[in-house]
Amino acid sequence: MSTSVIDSLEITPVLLVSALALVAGLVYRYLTTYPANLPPGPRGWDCFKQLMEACNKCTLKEKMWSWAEQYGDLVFYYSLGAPFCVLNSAKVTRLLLADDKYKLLTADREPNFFAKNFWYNGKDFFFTKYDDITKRKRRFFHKALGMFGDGVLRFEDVVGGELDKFMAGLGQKENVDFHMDIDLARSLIKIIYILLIGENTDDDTADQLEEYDMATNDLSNIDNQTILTYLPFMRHFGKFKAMCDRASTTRKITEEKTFYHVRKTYVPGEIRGIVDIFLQQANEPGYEFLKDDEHAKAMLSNIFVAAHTTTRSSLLSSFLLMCHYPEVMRNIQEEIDRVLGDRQPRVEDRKDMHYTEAFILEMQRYISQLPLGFLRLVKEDIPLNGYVIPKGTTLLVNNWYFQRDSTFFEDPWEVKPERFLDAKGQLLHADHEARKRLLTFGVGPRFCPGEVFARSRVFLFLSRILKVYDILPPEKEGLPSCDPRTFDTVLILQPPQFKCRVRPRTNKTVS
Ligand code: HEM
Repeated sequence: MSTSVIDSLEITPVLLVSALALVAGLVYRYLTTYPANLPPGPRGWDCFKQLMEACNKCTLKEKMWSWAEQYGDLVFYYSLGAPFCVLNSAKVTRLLLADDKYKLLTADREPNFFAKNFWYNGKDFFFTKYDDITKRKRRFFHKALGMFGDGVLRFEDVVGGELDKFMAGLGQKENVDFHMDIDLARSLIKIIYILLIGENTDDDTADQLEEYDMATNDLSNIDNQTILTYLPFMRHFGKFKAMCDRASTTRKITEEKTFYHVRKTYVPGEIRGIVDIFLQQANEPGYEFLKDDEHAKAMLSNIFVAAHTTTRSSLLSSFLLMCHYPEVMRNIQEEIDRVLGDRQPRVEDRKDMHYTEAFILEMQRYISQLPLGFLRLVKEDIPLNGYVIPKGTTLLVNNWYFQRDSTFFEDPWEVKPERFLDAKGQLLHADHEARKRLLTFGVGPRFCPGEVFARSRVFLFLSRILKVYDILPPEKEGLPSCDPRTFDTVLILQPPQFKCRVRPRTNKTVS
């Protein structure tokens, strides 16, 4: 069967059944009494058609960009009868998600198609209401991360050990074109594996876990979820079937490696890693829900995906940017030489390495890894700016749009770490307007619990590698663009596969 026939098989049922569902959705909508003064946005058939076309082509974030320009800070629309509101400025996002007046009205999420079918119907801790169980999960995950993750000594020990191996691997590849992503992904996965399980693993297992992360990242992107949430039967057709089958097979392997394998050898009282903390915590009052294996399995999958795909994207994007912006690389290297001299970087060096930290902020602004991705649910009608956002509305945070607001960020499609430095070269304070406009890790009661872990890991990898090597474009083939508009649309944006070269530095400045 030709590709075009397969493609048309995917679109035809989508449009046909979607049209029926739209009619049902509209009837439902007119039978339901929503407040009259909704925020502006597209309505009716035109909205439906634009949305379905965008989701089918995976260009939802581009569509949201054009609606933001047309309608302003709040854009409200219905997707098959379900209400959505897109937040198009950091100010309105902070107000709704973090201000005392609203934050508990917008702290819920609910399982979408992906979470219902692959994360045990919301037993993870992303796609959940902000209820007592979620609060407990967040609390003990913070505690576990403190002991095994960003507890600084253990963290540096684990990351440092894997970095030694990674650097030795780079040493074998000096001055030749190679794909950085395979070795980097293995290294990052092994770090998470050690912290969770308490032992290291082999390359095959790391590759299998990476395959699960990539399958999840593909299936759970918002464009696919919009279609699958409202038209779940589509999972049996075309690309959706292939994505669901891949996620299902790889999940089985992941659960075996990260949960059943650990439980078999668990000895009460002996804590090897975060999974053992989960197993132990199940005996504490208030945590009985953890006796249901599905909670632990869903949370582990959640952590693996949240921790890996995001950091993989940050580091690969950073290396691609080094190839495109050699002057930024030289500035980071100059700082490394000046601050570190001959010693290796430590987490505490972050506070003295202002340019490197500014680069990491800028890379995250420029890539905007999780466009539209926070997903919150409105608990009660919220009156705002003369409008009402109705109860049951899903909020989408359009950081893809507002982190590139050209009225504030000059040349938003250029990488300029200086945006986050003051006149003396010091990192801008977290309260500075430029930083308040960045919402990389979310905001409010559901902000990312892995932020410190993520920032420290990116810092250590970047500074350790750039201390020794220049990262250069490949010699024998072209380098892809670093513009995130050219990246594939998955939940957490990843740069395309690319080759680069590492060359031992010759330009070290004396400390
Ligand atoms: C560059 C790296 C990362 C980025 C950009 C990122 C971004 C985010 C964002 C935007 C959210 C939603 C926040 C909100 O709704 O306000 C989130 C939630 C979450 N992240 Fe991260 N994250 C990163 C790394 C990590 C790491 C390393 C971990 C674990 C060690 C992690 C675990 C989680 C979890 C468990 C949630 C769900 C929290 C909840 O719903 O209550 N993330 N992350």
